[in-house]
Amino acid sequence: MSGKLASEYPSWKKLQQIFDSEHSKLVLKDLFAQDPERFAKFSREYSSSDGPDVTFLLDYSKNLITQPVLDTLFSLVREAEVEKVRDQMFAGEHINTSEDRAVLHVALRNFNDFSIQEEGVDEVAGVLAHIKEFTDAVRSGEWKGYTGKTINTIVNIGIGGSDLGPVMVTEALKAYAKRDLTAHFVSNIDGTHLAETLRVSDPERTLFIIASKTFTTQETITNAESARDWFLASAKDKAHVAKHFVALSTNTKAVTAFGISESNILPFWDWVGGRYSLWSAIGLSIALVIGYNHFEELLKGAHGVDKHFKETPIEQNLPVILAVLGIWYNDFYGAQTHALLPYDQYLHKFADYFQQGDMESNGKFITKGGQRVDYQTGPIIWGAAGTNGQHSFYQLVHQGTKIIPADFIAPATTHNPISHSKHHRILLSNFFAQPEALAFGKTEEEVRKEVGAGASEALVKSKVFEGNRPSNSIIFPLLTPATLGALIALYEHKIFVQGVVWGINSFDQMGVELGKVLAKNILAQLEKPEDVKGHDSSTTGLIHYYQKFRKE
Ligand SMILES: O=P(O)(O)OC[C@H]1O[C@@H](O)[C@H](O)[C@@H](O)[C@@H]1O
Repeated sequence: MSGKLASEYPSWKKLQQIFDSEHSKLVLKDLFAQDPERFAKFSREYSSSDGPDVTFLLDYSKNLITQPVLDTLFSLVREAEVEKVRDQMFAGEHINTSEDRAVLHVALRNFNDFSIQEEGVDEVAGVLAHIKEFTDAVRSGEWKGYTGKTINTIVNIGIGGSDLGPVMVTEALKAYAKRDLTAHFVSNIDGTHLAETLRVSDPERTLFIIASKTFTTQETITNAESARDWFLASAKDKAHVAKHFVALSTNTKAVTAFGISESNILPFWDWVGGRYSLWSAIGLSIALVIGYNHFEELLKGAHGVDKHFKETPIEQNLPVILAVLGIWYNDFYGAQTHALLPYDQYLHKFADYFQQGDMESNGKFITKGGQRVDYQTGPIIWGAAGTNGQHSFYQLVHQGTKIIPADFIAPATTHNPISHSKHHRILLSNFFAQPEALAFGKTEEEVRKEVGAGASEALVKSKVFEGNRPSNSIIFPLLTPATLGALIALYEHKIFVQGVVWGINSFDQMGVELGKVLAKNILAQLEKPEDVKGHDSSTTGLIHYYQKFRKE
């Protein structure tokens, strides 16, 4: 049952036994040598069943698994009733128990396929139509600023889920972007972020998109107020705000109080989690940059994976496969992190995006039933675009003392085939080589042959790659909007499956609250040393030190 401790499931205990007795025998070199069919057995191609064409290959053969390990992991998924909870999610049941909310990002990209009963679901199509109408008007130049000029700059002001998705996707789909429309994303409360953006923006031609589910987030509201002040310093008349400010929010009341008219609000619903919201009105900046039709393709690509996730048996279900492999390393091998390594410059924000997606979802020590877990939950997600990482942190991935499961992700072809795709071939050669090097390494014997007889023992040892480091590889024909949608949905559902197995609520984020409350209290004490009260000596000392330099 969901909410139970994962360690209580019989399969968890069995996995521990298998790990204890077998893991020293799980050597990739041997596993591949023993079974010429290993790649065929442990790789799967996904093809969308309808909607835009999406295909990708997931190769998970370079993992420290055998069929019995995988079968036991699948049994764990069954014991945790992942399929039941999945169906509850798709049915609109309130699986976000702490907040008593449905979890329905799948409803935002549904296109009438699944029948979902929840308030607001029937409004999704209307909001999409509004996004289309608005983006068409801005992109065509029909929407004019207060002096009659067209919009050439959009500034999305939002943070967390109201920022990272739009940032990641607009970067990833730059090949589809309208090049004469510049998009900026301001998230940080640090005034530098807004100031540097405004410095290159023209108030007559800039559209501000205030993106905040709650419309109470301190960073976003403060940035929005300062942006409005900057705008009014030129426009003077408050009536002009209507041409330059739109809001994406579930909190209509707070938006109108801010001074944005109701007609400029694109709403969404409490069943859209912030980190799952790029598919909602929060995606407006994406639609503005790549055009509504491409935005819809992104949604449809995700919907295809939703169908796959909902309808495919566990053993062939790609999000489930990724999830159980992660559990194997996280909970039995003691891996602390998981690296996302896209070999595509356009995907350079992919890991940043899933830092929130995964870590805010599954970074929890209390089960839905209120028990403290006695195992590890969500991993630390990190990564960077290849090949840059190879010249910085890969040293540790190859020869460090930690096990770092990694996903290598790449498009077979590029939007930028410069020099007859020479760059892309070099990029892909690295995409193929790195997982190979990680898995198979280089033995002492091989090193000795290479360095010759005179080399010191220390030098020989330092050149050995132990190998046996696991990875997945995902390859697809081209990074299209639909393919990106599918990839994001793949990881969203992976996170879902892991959360259900671990018995936690992947859809609240109580852990971000304490710091906010303390900061509010401290903000009121920053002026004078005598105001600083109620803290430990370290915090007091730091604030006092700051106060020596404080300026208005
Ligand atoms: O969209 P909002 O309400 O401004 O919230 C932004 C972010 O605020 C953070 O506090 C939450 O941890 C995130 O989940 C959320 O995405």
